[in-house]
Amino acid sequence: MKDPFYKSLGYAINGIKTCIQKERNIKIHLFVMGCVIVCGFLLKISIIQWMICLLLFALVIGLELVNTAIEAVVDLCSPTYHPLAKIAKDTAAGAVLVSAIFAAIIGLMIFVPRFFEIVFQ
Ligand SMILES: Nc1ncnc2c1ncn2[C@@H]1O[C@H](COP(=O)(O)OP(=O)(O)OP(=O)(O)O)[C@@H](O)[C@H]1O
Repeated sequence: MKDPFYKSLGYAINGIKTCIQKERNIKIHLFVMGCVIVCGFLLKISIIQWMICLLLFALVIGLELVNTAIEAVVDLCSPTYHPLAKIAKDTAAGAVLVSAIFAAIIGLMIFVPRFFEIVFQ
């Protein structure tokens, strides 16, 4: 029989906790997210800009979780070197990198003009 909803939720939360404990990169993402939230309040960004930031947090952190899952499956299936394991790990890491680069660019597009708007108003 399928687990009740609260148990599935518990497994998912456990996965997030494990990733935070195990992976350095997600700690960096969470730190950056905290900085963005503080800047968002200081610079009083609009509701649409908050929504864009929240979507980007979800995208980058979600992909980091998927990357960790892929790493675990690869380590399980291919503990020794294999070119396909390398492709799986490198492309999963690449997905996180692409999302983080675009999130940083969008973040700058939101925060830099807002900063100058406040400074020179
Ligand atoms: N079984 C394997 N076969 C081939 N290449 C591998 C294998 N395991 C790791 N690699 C290579 O080593 C790199 C680092 O792998 P590792 O498992 O250490 O990931 P990681 O550096 O811990 O990733 P992250 O920093 O995101 O946690 C991979 O991106 C891949 O290029």
